[in-house]
Amino acid sequence: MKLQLALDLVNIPEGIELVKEVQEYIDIVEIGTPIIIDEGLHAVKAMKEAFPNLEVLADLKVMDAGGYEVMRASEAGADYITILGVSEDATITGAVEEARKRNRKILVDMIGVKDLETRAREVDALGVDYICVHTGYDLQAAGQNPFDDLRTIKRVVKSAKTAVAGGIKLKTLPEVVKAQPDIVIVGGGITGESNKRAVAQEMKQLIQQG
Ligand SMILES: O=C(CO)[C@H](O)[C@H](O)COP(=O)(O)O
Repeated sequence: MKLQLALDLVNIPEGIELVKEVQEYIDIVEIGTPIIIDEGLHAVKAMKEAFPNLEVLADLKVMDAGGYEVMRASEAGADYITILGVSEDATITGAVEEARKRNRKILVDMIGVKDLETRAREVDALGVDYICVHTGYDLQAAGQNPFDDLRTIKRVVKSAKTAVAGGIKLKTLPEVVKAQPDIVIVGGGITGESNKRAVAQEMKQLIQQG
């Protein structure tokens, strides 16, 4: 099980400083959608150059032109690129084909998918690397979490690995770990804490004990 740190509300220098604090305890750095909107794929390149030993995920949330977007993110150094599960099968297939050529991984974000079981089975059959359940900020604000959805995909997905995101904190991590996803994605649960290093260390321990 890998721990992915999601960076969303920082600029590139702030992101690099933050990763310096926790780098021993994380496996993947996510360049979040808000950073890519502000700074472009340059942020992916800068993070990969600063931390060549960490994997980098570009949270592009691609919805169209999957092959092209994956090509651009791969050129910037992304190891993982996110595609939306609600996009067309052709978009996901294009992304998967491009990722295969470049030895990158596709993580499909199921945010906004209404029939999770059906779409998870379909997306799994398209040969994606990861299927991720994700409660976005707007539904977190309404009190929702991704834990039931994680159990659903663990039950129906046969080939892809699984990931989970959306408001995960140190207190709720044990419930997530129990479901055994392949990647646990944590943003505010680390970046919003005053002692980020200590929280990341404890999270890593919980994951390793898993
Ligand atoms: O992709 C995102 C928002 O769309 C976030 O990166 C993801 O939800 C993780 O952050 P947090 O743990 O703060 O919810």
